[in-house]
Amino acid sequence: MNLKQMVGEKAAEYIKEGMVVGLGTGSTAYYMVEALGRRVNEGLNIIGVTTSTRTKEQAEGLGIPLKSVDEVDVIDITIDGADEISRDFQGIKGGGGALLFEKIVADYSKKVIWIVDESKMVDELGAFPLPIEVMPYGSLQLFKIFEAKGYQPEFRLDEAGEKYVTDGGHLLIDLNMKEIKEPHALATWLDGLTGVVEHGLFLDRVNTVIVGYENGPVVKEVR
Ligand SMILES: O=C[C@H](O)[C@H](O)[C@H](O)COP(=O)(O)O
Repeated sequence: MNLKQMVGEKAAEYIKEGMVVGLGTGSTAYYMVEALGRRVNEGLNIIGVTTSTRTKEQAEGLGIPLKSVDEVDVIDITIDGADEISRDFQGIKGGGGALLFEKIVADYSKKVIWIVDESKMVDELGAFPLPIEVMPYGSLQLFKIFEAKGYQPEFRLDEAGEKYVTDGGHLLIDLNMKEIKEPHALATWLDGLTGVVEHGLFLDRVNTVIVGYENGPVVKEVR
């Protein structure tokens, strides 16, 4: 079994009868959704809240009942992947382009679980390019601001070589920062830039991290 499948299936065990469940996006969350689909077909009653068109299509295909984030009172648990997790359990997400909906769903969740293989655990954030979701209008001005800061920005492109458009209708600029020494200060600065819709720094947001190692999953309770 590959490590992503291992943690995806482990995380699905946290889902209990009657829960509203946030369903993350990406190649690791994929396995959690598959495992959940099997349990639903065996009779488990849950409601899923998806974080992307991709996950919505997968969940619908598996027969998982879905509602939008605005149709539920609260989400009991959200299970999602991550691109990098630092020693102090801060994260970068959005490698798959779903950061905005993922952050919205996480913010209305009582408990957030991240599932990763061991390669995602790092000393400090920043080797993975930090995704910034921006309004198309004014995006070149933001690009120039990032360039002037030395953050080596790149517009995310799709398979056709066109600028990648998110589920929310925005563009993505990836910042190649190499290292992020002060993630909270960076997040505050990004939050204040007009035209930035969201960024991939997920700080102080995760409750439990499940890391896949060759000899088994390790559960880390964070907060
Ligand atoms: O936008 C995508 C999400 O933030 C994913 O959770 C993240 O990119 C990790 O994806 P994967 O499990 O495919 O590495």
